[in-house]
Amino acid sequence: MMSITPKALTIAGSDSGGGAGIQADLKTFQELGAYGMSVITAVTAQNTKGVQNIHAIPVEMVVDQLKSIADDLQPHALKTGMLFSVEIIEAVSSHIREFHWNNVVVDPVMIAKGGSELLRKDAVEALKKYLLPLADILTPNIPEAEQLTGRTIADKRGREDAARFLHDLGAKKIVIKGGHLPHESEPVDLYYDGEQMIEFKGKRIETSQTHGTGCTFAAAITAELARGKSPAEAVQTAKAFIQEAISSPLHLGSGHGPTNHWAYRRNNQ
Ligand SMILES: Nc1ncnc2c1ncn2[C@@H]1O[C@H](COP(=O)(O)OP(=O)(O)OP(=O)(O)O)[C@@H](O)[C@H]1O
Ligand SMILES: Cc1ncc(CO)c(N)n1
Repeated sequence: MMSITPKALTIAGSDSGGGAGIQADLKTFQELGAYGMSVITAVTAQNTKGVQNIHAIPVEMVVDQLKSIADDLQPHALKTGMLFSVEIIEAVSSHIREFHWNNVVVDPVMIAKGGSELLRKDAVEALKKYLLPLADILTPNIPEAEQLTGRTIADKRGREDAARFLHDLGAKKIVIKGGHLPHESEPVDLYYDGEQMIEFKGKRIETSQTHGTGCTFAAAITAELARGKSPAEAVQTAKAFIQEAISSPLHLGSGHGPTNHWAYRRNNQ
């Protein structure tokens, strides 16, 4: 019998430097055995030093890419990353709904490591209103969770309250990533499915080579969902994948270097 090839879709921005965005997502899909597809929402001129320029793709072209995929290649799971504007968020959300796509991972990308705006400030409300209720798994980092909830998160309790708040807004499952709490020696990613809270702990690596960690983590979850894994299993594998990717840096570029997308498969074959 012919086995089914898992198909994973990323709806995100292009990072010319290859460490984040579409490029990180496709590399991660490939490493985890999913066939990767992409809908590009914006092109960034970017490297490890920062974002030099952003060009948003016209919304009609974003919609045409979505339709091309829906017409021929239904994804088993998808993730959203950099969506940039209200118009793109509205178009992406309405088409995900129209096509009845599920296993939707929403990475609410807002600001790049160097401080560049990857989501316009006026688009945060649209993200909350249109996209968040479609999220099977929402993966904010701490500053993104603070923006979405309007609350400051300083500790475990703050993280748990934020997870509950985001669940009330409609996200079915939430992972609040702990990379941005540098005082924690074990970066904890808190998973909440509306009933139980699970802490996924890693070992903090002292490094500047963390460009694209969030994209890679969400892409790994998406690939695992496409392969039929449960959300909690998918998050567990994604945590192992990103831990290994951060642990074996490639030392490329002079700024925040990319993670190593090969490391997980090399170490787990
Ligand atoms: N220094 C580190 N050592 C170990 N794990 C880390 C480190 N930094 C981040 N992580 C892990 O990487 C994953 C991504 O978390 P992070 O908070 O960095 O996402 P992000 O801020 O969205 O990334 P990005 O900068 O790409 O947007 C999480 O699982 C987090 O725990
Ligand atoms: C295109 C793109 N998406 C996401 C991020 C966040 O890491 C980035 N730096 N660039």
